[in-house]
Amino acid sequence: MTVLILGGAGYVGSHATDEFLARGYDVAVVDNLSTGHRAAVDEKARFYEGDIRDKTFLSDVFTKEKNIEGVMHFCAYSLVGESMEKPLMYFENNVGGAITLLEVMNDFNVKHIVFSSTAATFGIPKETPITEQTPQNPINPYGESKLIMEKMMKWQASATDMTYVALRYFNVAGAKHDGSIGEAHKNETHLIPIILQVALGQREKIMIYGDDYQTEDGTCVRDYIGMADLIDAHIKALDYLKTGGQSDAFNLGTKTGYSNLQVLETARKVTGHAIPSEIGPRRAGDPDALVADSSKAQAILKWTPSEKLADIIQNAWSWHQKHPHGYED
Ligand SMILES: NC(=O)c1ccc[n+]([C@@H]2O[C@H](COP(=O)([O-])OP(=O)(O)OC[C@H]3O[C@@H](n4cnc5c(N)ncnc54)[C@H](O)[C@@H]3O)[C@@H](O)[C@H]2O)c1
Ligand SMILES: O=c1ccn([C@@H]2O[C@H](COP(=O)(O)OP(=O)(O)O[C@H]3O[C@H](CO)[C@@H](O)[C@H](O)[C@H]3O)[C@@H](O)[C@H]2O)c(=O)[nH]1
Repeated sequence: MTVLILGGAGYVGSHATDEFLARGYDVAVVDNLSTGHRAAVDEKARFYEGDIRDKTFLSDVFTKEKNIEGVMHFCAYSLVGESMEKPLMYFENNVGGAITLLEVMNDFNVKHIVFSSTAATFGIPKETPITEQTPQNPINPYGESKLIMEKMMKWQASATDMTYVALRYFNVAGAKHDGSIGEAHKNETHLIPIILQVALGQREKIMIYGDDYQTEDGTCVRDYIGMADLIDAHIKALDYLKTGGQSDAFNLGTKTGYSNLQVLETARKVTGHAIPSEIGPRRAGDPDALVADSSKAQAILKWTPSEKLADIIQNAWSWHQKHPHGYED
């Protein structure tokens, strides 16, 4: 049986492809390479270049891949700041892509989907740590697009025998332990890779966006989840659906928040570099603190995260040192 990985050339999708293959699954990947890299996809996976919004293309993939037992859906635009400037682009790709995908899954009678949702669906949370009962009120178009996707999955699951798991990742970071694949966004905006680019001498300094948030040191607090832990949750989620688990959503994090300054300090220790920094203005759309309570994933999916922030940064650092120009090397 085959796992179809949509967005498998991207940061998270390429690690999922690698790990599903390592665990003996047959894997096919679809990606339009808008933000992904062909070189990030393991050669053992069959690769289809194209856009999931293109129903003819996607139906063709489902026709060729006759034995799809589950879909892992990573395709999306996913930058909070960009979504504030280009909201329609986000709804068009994220929501539009999901509609086409659900239609094609229905046409081909494919029953299970695990998809990437996000902490950004919660907006400014009413409580911390955030549980699955915490109300979802996104404060940026990216989070809103993912909440719409969650709701579409729910209605589609209630109307058909399709089942889904929505995994709401908190901040993903790190790389495969051996540094062979990792994070290489074309215009990097994420905190940890930018900090490491400073350590590599590719940037002069890291600008920390705002120090007047309602947190201990005034900088935003995030909950960092390591790549190996994240992918393990996806494999467990697919197993859960395959063995009859009901559609559901799970928060994925470590229940530990780190401020932007604490992340910077940890990176200084891991890399041994001074990493110059400066405090700048706030970035639009950033909540003060996002920390996950993942007890539900631990209880139902039997998922327990083990990677600590220093390990996560160490893995990312190995990747960045080996591939200072990402997949261009
Ligand atoms: N990285 C994080 O911290 C984080 C946190 C929460 C949720 N997520 C979600 O996880 C998923 C993966 O994130 P990532 O960091 O790997 O992003 P990414 O941009 O590296 O990966 C997304 C992949 O999907 C592809 N893609 C996008 N739209 C497509 C389309 N219409 N058709 C075909 N391919 C398409 C891109 O080319 C890319 O390879 C996204 O859905 C994102 O919203 C990421
Ligand atoms: O140069 C930089 C880049 C980021 N930050 C700050 O670092 C924190 C983390 O930002 P970033 O790494 O860009 O991640 P988020 O904006 O928190 O979003 C990530 O994490 C979300 C879940 O919390 C996911 O939904 C998104 O897809 C993913 O990009 C925020 O306070 C940013 O303002 C800086 O201070 N300077």
